[in-house]
Order: sequence, then C-alpha cells, then structure tokens
Amino acid sequence: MPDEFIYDLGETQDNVSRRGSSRDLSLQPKKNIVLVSHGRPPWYGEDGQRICDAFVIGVAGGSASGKTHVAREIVRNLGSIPTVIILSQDSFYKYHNEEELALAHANMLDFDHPDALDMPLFASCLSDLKACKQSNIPVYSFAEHQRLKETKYLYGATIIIAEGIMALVDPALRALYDLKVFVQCDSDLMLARRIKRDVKERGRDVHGILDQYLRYVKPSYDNFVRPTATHADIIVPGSNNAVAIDLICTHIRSQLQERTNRFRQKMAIPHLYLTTGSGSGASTPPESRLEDLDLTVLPDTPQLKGIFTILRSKETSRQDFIFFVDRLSTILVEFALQLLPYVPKVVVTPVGVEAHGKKLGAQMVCGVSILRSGGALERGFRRVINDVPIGSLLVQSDATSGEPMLLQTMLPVCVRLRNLAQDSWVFLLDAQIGTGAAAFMSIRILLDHGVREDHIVFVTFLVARGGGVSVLRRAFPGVKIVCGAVDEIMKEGWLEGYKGEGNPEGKGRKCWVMQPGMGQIGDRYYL
Ligand SMILES: Nc1ncnc2c1ncn2[C@@H]1O[C@H](COP(=O)(O)OP(=O)(O)O)[C@@H](O)[C@H]1O
Ligand SMILES: Nc1ccn([C@@H]2O[C@H](COP(=O)(O)O)[C@@H](O)[C@H]2O)c(=O)n1
Repeated sequence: MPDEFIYDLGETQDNVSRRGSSRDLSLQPKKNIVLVSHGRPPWYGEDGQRICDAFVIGVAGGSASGKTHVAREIVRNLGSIPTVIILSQDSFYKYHNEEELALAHANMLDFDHPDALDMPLFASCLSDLKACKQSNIPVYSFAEHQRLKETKYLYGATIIIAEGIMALVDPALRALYDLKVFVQCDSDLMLARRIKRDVKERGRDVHGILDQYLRYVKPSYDNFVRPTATHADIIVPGSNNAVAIDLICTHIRSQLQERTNRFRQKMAIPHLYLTTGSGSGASTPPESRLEDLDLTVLPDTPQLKGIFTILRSKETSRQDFIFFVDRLSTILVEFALQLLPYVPKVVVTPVGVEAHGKKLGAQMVCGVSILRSGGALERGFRRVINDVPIGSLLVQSDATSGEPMLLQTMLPVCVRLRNLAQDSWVFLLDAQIGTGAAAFMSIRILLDHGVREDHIVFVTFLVARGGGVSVLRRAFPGVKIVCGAVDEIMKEGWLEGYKGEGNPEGKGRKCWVMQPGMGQIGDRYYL
C-alpha cells in the first residue's frame, strides 16, 4: 500500500493536507479505505430527496489473487473523483467463541466457507452506503482471528468498491453491485503471494499457511470462489492488468457523468428564485412570504435592534464584533430551546416546600456547525447548554460549478450511531441562510444519518427572504428555523471585505450577498 494512501482516523486535518487528500479509515486490517479528493457534490434534488445512489463495484477472486490491488488501482486511475470507499469483506468474518478461537489458532477453523462470513450484515452495510446513509462496519483482526469491539464509521462515498473472496457468492450482495469484477489468477502465483503476505502482515508461519491452504483455501477456491466468475461482468487478470483496469475506469467515469448530469438539471431550479444584477430591488417569489416560511424569529426589541446595529456596521471593531456575536448567539440558542420538549419536574426548595417546574425532555442534544461561519455560534451554544457535544460539517462552493461540495464530516457520536441518531435533537449552526445551499446539504446529511426532520433546529443570525430559504422550507417542512432577523434581499454583488487584522486593504469579492446583511460573518469573526 503506498504511503500517501495511509491515514489514521486520529490524525489532524493538517496531516491530511500535508499528505494529500487521501484517508484510510480502517484500524486493522488496513483495508477499508476512504479517499476524499475534491469534495462530494449534492446527491439530492431540489425536493431534498436522493436522486442517485453511490456506484457499487463488487470485486471477487481467490485469496491473494490481487483484489485489493485492483481496487486501489481503480481509485488511483480515477484520479479526481469525489469520494471512494474500499470495503473489504474480511471485516465481516463472524465473531468466534472461545472454542472456535482455539481451533482458529490451531489452523483448524474453516475461514474459506461462505458461512464463515456474516453475509446479511455485509449486505445491510453495503446497502446503507449505496443509499448514501452512514454505516458502522465491524473491524476484524487477522492476528487475533476475531471481530473487535469497535466499529468503523463510514459515510459519504460516491463510489464503493466491495472486495472479498466471496463477494460474488451471495445473491443479495450481487443485487447491490453496479459492476461485477472477478480477478482470475494462477493458483501457484496466489499461493506464493499468500505465503509472502501472511508471514509479513498477518503474523503466520509458512508451515501453518500451507496446512491451511491445503485443508481449506484450495478446496474452497475450487468449490465456492472460482464458480462465481460466471456472475462477473469483467474478468481481470491477476497480474499485468493495467489495460483491464483502464477499461473499468472508463466505464465508471461515464456512469458518474450520467448521474452528475441528472443532478445539475434538477438543482438549477432553486437558482430561479434568486435575483441577479446590480439593481437594488429583488423580486420575491410568492413562496417566500414571511408567514409561509414558518421561521421562529427573535422578538424585535430595542435591545436586539441595538445588537444588530453594531453587528451590521462596517465600522465595528473585531473585538466588539466577536463580543456581540457571542451575545447574540447566546440569546438565539436560549430562545431556540423553547422548541424542545419539556417534562414536569417537582423540586423541594431550601425553605422545605415543593416547587412544580419543568426539565428538558430531550434525551440527547448536540450541535453541528457548518464551517466556517457556523463556528461563530459555538461559544454562545456552549454557554447555554453545558458540555454539549458539537461536531462540524465543511461545505464549500465549487469555484467553477458554484455547487456546494461536502469536504469533511465530523459528526458527534449521537449522530454517527443510527440507534442514537433517531432520538437525538440536533442544533445546526450557521451564521446565515442566503442561497441555502450549505444549509440544504447539511440537513440532508443529518437525515441520511437517521436524525428526525422535526428534531433538527437550525439556528442562524440572518435569513434572506428572497434567497434559498423558500426552497429549503418546501423540501424540509419539519425543520425548525430560528433566526435573529430576516433580511429582504439576496443578490449577486460585491462584498466589501472586513478591513483590519489579516485584511488591511479590505478587498472586496463577488458572491451572493444579503442586504442589508452583516457582511462575511466568518471573516469578521475569525480573521
Ligand atoms: N497485478 C499485480 N502485480 C504485481 N503484484 C500484485 C498484483 N496484484 C497483487 N499483487 C501482490 O500480491 C499480493 C496480494 O495481493 P492483494 O491485492 O492483497 O490480494 P487479495 O486482496 O486478492 O487477497 C500483494 O502483495 C500485492 O502487492
Ligand atoms: N482469521 C482469518 C480469517 C481469514 N483468513 C484467510 O483470509 C483469506 C481471505 O482474505 P484475502 O485478503 O486473502 O482475500 C481467506 O482465504 C482465509 O483463509 C485467515 O487466514 N485467518
């Protein structure tokens, strides 16, 4: 495995950028690999529903035939594709009891029978990933012959390569593949490669390897593995296979292109709701009448007006800007908390009488900030909800297409695990909803994880009435949107840069701007 593909989950983002954009998210064996390159474009339409599945390739073949090699070469050959996961069937070896473990260590347990693998679990994880949901897959140790306690969280792949000796055995698995590949390799070569690999990587000795090979591996190849070649769309040789891999990649590229085209056509619609040009007026679609947007807006008190006046002014110092952003986010989160369930609670006061009150009824509450501007709400959020877990999503517009691109997900555990996600309340934090593209993608990500739509509370300083919020509202009517104020206009224009530390000349740049707005909140807060 080339070094630039190795990336442990615990590494910092700095290390990833230093090494390039590839990530290996597996523990042991290092086989389930996630490669992230230029971000993931939207996988849903303007109605918020998924419009395409991930493209799934099944790669089967004998042990050490070169399945992993083929999978990695496909990734390398594809180059600048959005996100690829290589999912190894080895991860799905069943859990063994003490008796089976003793047999395994004596080379007397058959790992080459289809029953050794948890095929239904493999099919269910693969089916979730194909449907653009998250999956928590098992982690297997070859050294211990055992499934480990931890699971590995995977999410966000555009292409999934599932590889394993039995990858084409199970009809339920075969039904999930868009392309089926069989790696055909000479038996002598497979044995030679296996001896080398198992000594080096799996802690085995030559005698044991040969014993296991003759007892289980070879008969299994003849009985179960080789016959599945008939299901393959493409047979790839186990060596000198560059031409075959090139053909596979050409096919994948054309398939992805088709899916991308369908998406672009549909996503063009929200932009019809946005106004362009330099005029001061903006046409407002009927759907974005304030009462139809169902926003929870902070009461327009003189005190709030005072805060907004300071925040909107370009003369405000960075120090004051940070102070008032923190204050406003505290007020907003406090206000948003009224939307969560409360249950009765009786306490006894220091004077010995009962007081009938309430306590928060939500089991789990967490925050997810949409980086970078959403980070500006985190301090206020933490002030109101003590010790709350906060994750983040990095979504940025692609420079050429203008489409939002998912670059990184760092979600709290209660969202990553599906059984917890359905009971969690998630505060999505972003500074403003303008075009709504980042908000739209972030909501879709939470729904992919099983968070209930009516358990998502979007907290933001500003919403543009003429922007994408109307499309967002139609797609996700259950999401609660809490904002400090509603601005009228959303249009393409020049954003005056914040003048000060890090940007002495106050350079402007062209983008979608809200009016009157607060400028680029992330820049003003962080620069
Ligand atoms: N086309 C190839 N050319 C040269 N070596 C290869 C090729 N395919 C695989 N190998 C080598 O064979 C060994 C086993 O390959 P691997 O892809 O891990 O097999 P599998 O995943 O099928 O068990 C590795 O050491 C790998 O480098
Ligand atoms: N504890 C185990 C589990 C499996 N094996 C062998 O692994 C082979 C499949 O993995 P490949 O990467 O070679 O496809 C399979 O043939 C099993 O015999 C093992 O040795 N120990």
